[in-house]
Amino acid sequence: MAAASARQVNIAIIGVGGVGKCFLSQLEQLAARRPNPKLVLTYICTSKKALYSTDHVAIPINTAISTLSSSDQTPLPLPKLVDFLGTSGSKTVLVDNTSSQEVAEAYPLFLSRGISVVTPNKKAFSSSYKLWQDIFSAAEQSGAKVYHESSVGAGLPVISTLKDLVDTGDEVTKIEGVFSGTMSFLFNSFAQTSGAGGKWSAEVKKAKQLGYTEPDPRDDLNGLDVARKLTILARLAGLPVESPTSFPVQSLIPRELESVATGDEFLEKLPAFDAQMEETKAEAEKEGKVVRFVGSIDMATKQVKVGLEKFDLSHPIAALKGSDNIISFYTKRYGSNPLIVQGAGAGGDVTAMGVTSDLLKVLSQIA
Ligand SMILES: NC(=O)C1=CN([C@@H]2O[C@H](COP(=O)(O)OP(=O)(O)OC[C@H]3O[C@@H](n4cnc5c(N)ncnc54)[C@H](OP(=O)(O)O)[C@@H]3O)[C@@H](O)[C@H]2O)C=CC1
Ligand SMILES: N[C@@H](CC=O)C(=O)O
Ligand code: NA
Repeated sequence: MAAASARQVNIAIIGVGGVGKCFLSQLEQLAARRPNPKLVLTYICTSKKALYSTDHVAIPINTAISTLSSSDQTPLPLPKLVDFLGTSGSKTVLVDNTSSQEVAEAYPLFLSRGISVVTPNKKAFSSSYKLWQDIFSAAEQSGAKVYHESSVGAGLPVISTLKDLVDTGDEVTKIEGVFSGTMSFLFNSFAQTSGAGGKWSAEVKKAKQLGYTEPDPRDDLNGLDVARKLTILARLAGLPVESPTSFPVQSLIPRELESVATGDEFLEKLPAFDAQMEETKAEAEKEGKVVRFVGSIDMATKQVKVGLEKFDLSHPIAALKGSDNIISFYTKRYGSNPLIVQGAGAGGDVTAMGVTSDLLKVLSQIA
């Protein structure tokens, strides 16, 4: 076992895709900028490869990706990883940059062993309400920290804002807006306020190439990604929503493609259904409006919903650009003029920024 060090914090990273790569580069800058506490990368893995040593020797951050790609080590099963990290003798933070349900379900185990968690993964906080309770009670019991700012609105201060409103005693009455970077990008480019726009299926492919979509873009198009975000926000606001499928969610997956086997096959077949989305766009145009994919939580009626709505061209939601999210918090204190958070809601760098700032929050409390 390595010697305990009060000013050393070990970092373990699961997932080195679009977000994970950007996080690693931000971690490298952070470690260089702030020598205290010393940040030591002791474990990193994708779904197939891993890099670690039994005596927790530091993995150089700047070469971690190339070393990992030529490593012949395989990822530790999660309970073994908990043991490995829990016996290092140093405080440890797990950074989960996957969208894995299995990793998410292991958070209570990591937390109960004193390992803090920071993550953009929505699964843990938007699956069963029991998992949510298990996560926060494990953290409370062990004193380990858990932060997930990038699980809603990427790096935008959405979760921290909502927590501040609630913790200072304000009463949230309604939360509404555009919660998906992918959906925002798709509608902003496919149904522009000028009437112009590319083909729906081509825009979906672009959103994937830009790193906005979930690993499988169907998880965005079926509305579930937005439903997960609303589940998280509703729970934080005090509404114990059971799951992201316990309220109405509109899917944009053509019925004929509901059962295709893979995301790639789905993208291949999607162009044949472009006419369906053109029809939706034309219907809104007839009323002098544009169509956008939005969500809302009404605290009084306990209603949560996700789907398409039409907006006047002058509405702020119609005027969004790129992958921007816009989230309006209506509260007792703010009255009829909501507190609004707006900006890029997807993309590797902006998402990793939320993860890195969560890491800083954890470090300020544990190191
Ligand atoms: N992209 C964005 O703009 C945003 C993303 N997020 C969230 O960030 C997370 C990461 O997204 P993104 O980087 O785009 O996804 P990617 O698909 O680009 O990367 C996922 C990474 O996780 C690894 N991985 C998946 N499952 C496991 C597993 N069980 N064990 C170990 N490693 C695993 C993958 O490895 P392999 O390559 O071997 O499969 C890959 O390295 C997701 O939860 C997403 O919802 C949140 C906000 C915005
Ligand atoms: N796929 C998601 C990524 C961020 O949560 C989105 O498009 O918003
Ligand atoms: Na956020």
